[in-house]
Amino acid sequence: MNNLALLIPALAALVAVGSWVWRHWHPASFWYGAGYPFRLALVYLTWAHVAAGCGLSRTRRRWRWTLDAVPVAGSAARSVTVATCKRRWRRVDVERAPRLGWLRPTRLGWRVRVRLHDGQVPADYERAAEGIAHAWRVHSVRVADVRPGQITLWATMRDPLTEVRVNPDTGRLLTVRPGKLDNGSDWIIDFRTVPHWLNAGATQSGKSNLANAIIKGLAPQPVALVGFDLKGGVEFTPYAPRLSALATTRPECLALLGDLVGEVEARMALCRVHGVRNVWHLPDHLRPVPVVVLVDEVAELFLMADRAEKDQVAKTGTALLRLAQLGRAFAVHLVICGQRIGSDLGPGVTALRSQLSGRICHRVNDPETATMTLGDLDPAALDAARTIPAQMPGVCIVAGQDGTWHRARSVYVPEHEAEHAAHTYAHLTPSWADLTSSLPAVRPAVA
Ligand SMILES: Nc1ncnc2c1ncn2[C@@H]1O[C@H](COP(=O)(O)OP(=O)(O)OP(=O)(O)O)[C@@H](O)[C@H]1O
Repeated sequence: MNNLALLIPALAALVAVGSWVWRHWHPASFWYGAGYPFRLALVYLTWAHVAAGCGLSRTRRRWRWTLDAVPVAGSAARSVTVATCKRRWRRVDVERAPRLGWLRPTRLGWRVRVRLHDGQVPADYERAAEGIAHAWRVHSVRVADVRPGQITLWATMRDPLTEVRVNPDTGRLLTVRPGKLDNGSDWIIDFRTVPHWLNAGATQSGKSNLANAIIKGLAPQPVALVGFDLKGGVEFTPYAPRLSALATTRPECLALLGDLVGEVEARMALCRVHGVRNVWHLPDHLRPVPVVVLVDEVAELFLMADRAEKDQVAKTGTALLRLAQLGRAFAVHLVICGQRIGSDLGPGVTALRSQLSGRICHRVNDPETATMTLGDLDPAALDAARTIPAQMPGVCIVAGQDGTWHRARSVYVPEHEAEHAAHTYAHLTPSWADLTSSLPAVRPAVA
């Protein structure tokens, strides 16, 4: 007996130490070998309670073998009505949880299909997601992969955005990896799929860091980078060696926008001559270099000190809008950064915003900016944008043109790293003069 009393705690201690060592030595195998089976059992065993607690169960009439009621004795008996039914087989109301599919492990948690009850919609599960996350003791639960009558719940045990380590360079043309998504996979920006991006957020929310990551990712690629920086050039001047053109004053901006629109029109003419719809269908030797245009603090482009600037601002807006409308097919892409891009900036801004199909919303100061940036996306995305904490700069909500959204975080790319990349790949910078004179000139009347 004494030996047994010693043996059990000793064995428990051994298992605890062994698990701790295993977990620290090889977390992945610990998760698949021990953590996941434990969670699997827990989720299935508690699902009925969790679903009922989160309001996802439905009452159904079912045949059940009911037990006799327990007689109540003493003073309580006076106030309690005791049902004196006999044990028998009869129809009673029972709570039915939605049916769970197979719990599939992921690197950071699991995903599981749920069959919706009649009358339920995915939004019911989005509302319940926080409650389910608390019940499952995980960092977050997201509704993903909606199909008729089914959804997938994606549970993440810890926030993968606490520490982000990726290399922005993907080695694929016009594709960068600026950070991580909340499901643990890489966040990929592919300009050929989503040609133009809006990068919005309050001051110190991480917009410039994301621009640095994009520059670092694009610098080794055969693309031309162009900068617009009306904050006196302080943001983009350090990357000048890798920029084919940089405009830092309003007249420079107008001239450069004129060149860009001219370049797009020249590419358009080239495609017309060769009977193709976009530059990607041209033969390799004729295909022009893709251009990625980065605009820092877009509001500066639209601000006017006096009436004399009104005309310039209108021309700037028109040129940007034309680039956004036509650029996609002709490999001219926009990344527009700013604290907000609303109709208050001037006419044409709303039209410009609607052309920017990729949306990135960092921490914002007011709910309107989140709505403005993300549009009429899922309300859960807007809530997620509003709750980005200030102590996690770089965290953002990313929405592509297919309506899906993710919480993401850019990898930390300090200025000196982006600057180093700009110097290292300076030899890949096409000169602006060569770039714009390589095609037949069709200059527009923008400037
Ligand atoms: N992904 C990130 N990981 C860690 N720190 C970050 C990240 N992104 C930004 N930061 C930190 O947050 C600070 C603000 O970032 P950043 O300058 O990019 O913000 P911003 O939105 O461009 O601000 P502003 O509008 O004032 O220029 C930086 O000093 C940087 O150190």
